[in-house]
Amino acid sequence: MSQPILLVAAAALVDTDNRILLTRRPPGKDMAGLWEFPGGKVEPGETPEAALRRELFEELSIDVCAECLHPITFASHTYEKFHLLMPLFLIRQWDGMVAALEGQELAWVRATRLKDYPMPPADVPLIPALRDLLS
Ligand SMILES: Nc1nc2c([nH]c(=O)n2[C@@H]2O[C@H](COP(=O)(O)OP(=O)(O)OP(=O)(O)O)[C@@H](O)[C@H]2O)c(=O)[nH]1
Repeated sequence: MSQPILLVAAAALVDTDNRILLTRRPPGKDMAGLWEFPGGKVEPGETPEAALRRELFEELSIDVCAECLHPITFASHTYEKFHLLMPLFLIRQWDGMVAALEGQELAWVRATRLKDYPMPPADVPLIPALRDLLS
């Protein structure tokens, strides 16, 4: 059986101390309690870049310039109901202060500590790439 492809754009936001921002999936959602990269679904007619900039503004109150998104890797993972295709963009520059506008828990995590934060299965293969890039 083949599932529909779900396109989600995600960010590795990295601060000046080389820490990556993770957000925690809230109670009541699928995979509640797991830590993930901020981002969300790409809407019809949207590019992944535009979707990510929109989501980061809606979820975290930050403005990211178009040139500040650097694609680094992607997740491709079959879940029960869909196949997730998720480009991951490295972002080191943004305007505004990161704020949890949706009440989500946030954590700034060094690449070497990502393994201590339970993540969705799609995200686990992305960790070595981030470790290579950032540690
Ligand atoms: N943003 C984000 N989503 C991820 C990651 N890993 C991963 O498997 N996903 C999955 O990608 C899908 C898209 O998530 P989303 O944030 O737009 O949507 P959601 O499930 O919160 O539901 P919503 O429709 O209520 O916003 C979810 O099924 C989510 O579990 C990740 O690192 N970041």
